[in-house]
Amino acid sequence: MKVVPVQEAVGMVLCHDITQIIPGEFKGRAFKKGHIVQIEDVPKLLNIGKENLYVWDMKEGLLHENDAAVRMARAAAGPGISLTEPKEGKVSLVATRTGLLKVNTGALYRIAEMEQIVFATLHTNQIVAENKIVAGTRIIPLVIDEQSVERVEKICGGNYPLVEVKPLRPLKVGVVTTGSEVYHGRIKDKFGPVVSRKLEGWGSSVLRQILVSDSIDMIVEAITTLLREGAEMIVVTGGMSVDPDDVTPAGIRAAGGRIVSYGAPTLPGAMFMMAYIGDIPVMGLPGCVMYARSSIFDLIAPRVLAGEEITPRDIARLSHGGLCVNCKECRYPDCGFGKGN
Ligand SMILES: Nc1nc2c(c(=O)[nH]1)N[C@H]1C(S)=C(S)[C@@H](COP(=O)(O)OP(=O)(O)OC[C@H]3O[C@@H](n4cnc5c(N)ncnc54)[C@H](O)[C@@H]3O)O[C@H]1N2
Ligand code: MOO
Repeated sequence: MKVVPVQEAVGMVLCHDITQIIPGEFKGRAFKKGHIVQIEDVPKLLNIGKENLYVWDMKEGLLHENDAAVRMARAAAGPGISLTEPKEGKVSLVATRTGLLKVNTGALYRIAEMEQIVFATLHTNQIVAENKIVAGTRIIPLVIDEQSVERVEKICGGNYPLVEVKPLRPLKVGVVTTGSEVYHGRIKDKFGPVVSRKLEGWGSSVLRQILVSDSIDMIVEAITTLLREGAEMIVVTGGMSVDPDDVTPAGIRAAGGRIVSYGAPTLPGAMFMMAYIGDIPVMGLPGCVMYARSSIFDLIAPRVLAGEEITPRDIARLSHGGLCVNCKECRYPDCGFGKGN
């Protein structure tokens, strides 16, 4: 790469895209990398403020910004990701399906510690819609030592995939709704509609909802019935905290639940329970899930639907970022809630 005055660049090959910005009218690529400068381009280039240009004079072992970005993006992209064309040195990673975004943050941080390399992503473990841009990568200078890109490729290879979008399985979910006030018809159930609306939004459905009173035996019987009927996931609503009538955790245990965690370091969602009966995930949902627009249910259920087994470490990792600030207008998932990984 060498610098030549615009007037002398006619017939030479541009080695980067040239951006033009006309406020309120246009921002974009006026000339493409690889373009051969024409005599009629000269006044336009001068109007954009380019008196000198970088033109190709490539040495062995150096990579142009576009080629470097393509190689890094290819190395990082896993299932559910497509790549854009390089533009002004950047390649974007795009979700090819709606699903759960997974970013290998340990490997990402190693790449981020390298000089001259940029790899930026959305937070891991959130649902992203098809066609959403989930990450972007570029180098800082116009050309880079090929070895740096090889190092990125090596980190990505050893931690593949750096970025992926996992599909959500459509599960048949059994719902047990506890509470004598609901069971006896004193108040109308408000938990069922919230849970089924969220599940349907994620592509799953409610197999059946069974209302029970605050009774361990009734909870056990309802869970057993739903399992027999083919429930692939169970949620038990209410009765999760400290009142004498809060028997849901005991009910889940008595139904054979292997407890991963009772309690989650999120607010709202503190009284959440994660358990498994065999390999069927069972969640105890505290009252907040019914009224908070986003809660622990939105953090954990998508991961379960993506086929992940939830561990105590996964729950503990929610603590940093686990405090919902209760915005007037909830923007979740475009906020920090549950994203401290
Ligand atoms: N002293 C303490 N108070 C509270 C604690 C605590 O640890 N110590 N925990 C708080 C947390 S966190 C939550 S969340 C809430 C309630 O948790 P629960 O899951 O036990 O909820 P319930 O007691 O069953 O119900 C609370 C409230 O919501 C109504 N409800 C319950 N289910 C339904 C339904 N299906 N449809 C309509 N309404 C329902 C219920 O009637 C109660 O009014 O506790 C905090 N307090
Ligand atoms: O389990 Mo509760 O209110 O934290 O949300």
